[in-house]
Amino acid sequence: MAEARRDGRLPLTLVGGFLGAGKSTWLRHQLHAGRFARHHLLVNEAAETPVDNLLLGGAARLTLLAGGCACCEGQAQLRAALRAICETESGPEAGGIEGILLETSGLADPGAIAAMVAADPVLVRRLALAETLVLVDAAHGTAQLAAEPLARAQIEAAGRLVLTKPAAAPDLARLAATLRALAPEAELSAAERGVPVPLPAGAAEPYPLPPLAAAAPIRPHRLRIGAEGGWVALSTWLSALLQARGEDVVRVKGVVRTPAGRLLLQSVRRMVQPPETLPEGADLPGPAPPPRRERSC
Ligand SMILES: Nc1nc2c(ncn2[C@@H]2O[C@H](COP(=O)(O)OP(=O)(O)OP(=O)(O)O)[C@@H](O)[C@H]2O)c(=O)[nH]1
Repeated sequence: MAEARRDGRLPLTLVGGFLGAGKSTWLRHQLHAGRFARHHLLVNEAAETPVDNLLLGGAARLTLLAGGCACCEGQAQLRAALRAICETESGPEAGGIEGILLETSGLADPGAIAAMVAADPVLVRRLALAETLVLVDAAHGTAQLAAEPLARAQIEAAGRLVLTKPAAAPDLARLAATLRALAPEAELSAAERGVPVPLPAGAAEPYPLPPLAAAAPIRPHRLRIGAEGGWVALSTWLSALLQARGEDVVRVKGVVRTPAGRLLLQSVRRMVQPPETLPEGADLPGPAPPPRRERSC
């Protein structure tokens, strides 16, 4: 875990991983366990309607960077946020935090973010990269590694890899061996919703990975749900959509108001999470967004 540096620079921890890998879930567990309690959390979501901020209520200081991936089009916003935190930390309020933790969007290459910090004349003097942690969804990781250049870039940038959803892996030992082959220097472990679990013992054959071709861009879309359709209609439509086009719908994440309260809806490919009731009172996600334009990293 990140520790304050003797050279006076603030430790910066990057938490990355593909869409739906389990970054927020892992982080929620860490906060619940009292880790990163004195960190400033930066949460980046490529989508314009943020949700992760609702899940990370345990953070003492949280800044949301929504509507652009921080490794590319949202980089200026990230740079400004990091500089602002560094500015605060060099003024009269210095010492308020022990470090900064950035949860990247699932479309981000943490290597590009680390390179941005290293190349920035201000940030490089104020921040020290403490760790690049990349979460890998054990249920979908093998398919992502075969098809997505970004998934491989994320793993190659990692100093530490955590396999999430280990029970859902088709063959956890082979996926672990594949990660070790791709990132031999990275520490590798597994966790179920943030709780460490052992990796299978013994050697396994890495999956053969095909040469990468350019992947189809992944684009966020916002779905506006009117009150008239109702919760039952929405869940029926979503189930049918994922059944029919689950390979094309990489990730669904959103909040809907239902007679049972505010529900967080989530799916990763065809894996649908039972809805989670969100406490009332917390801010609803984001203001109405500006007109949307398509994007990808
Ligand atoms: N069984 C299981 N499910 C998990 C685990 N980690 C995350 N999930 C589920 O996977 C889905 C995605 O988890 P998130 O933590 O939101 O993933 P994320 O990486 O923050 O997602 P994005 O920010 O959209 O990229 C949710 O439905 C989680 O409940 C895990 O270790 N085990």
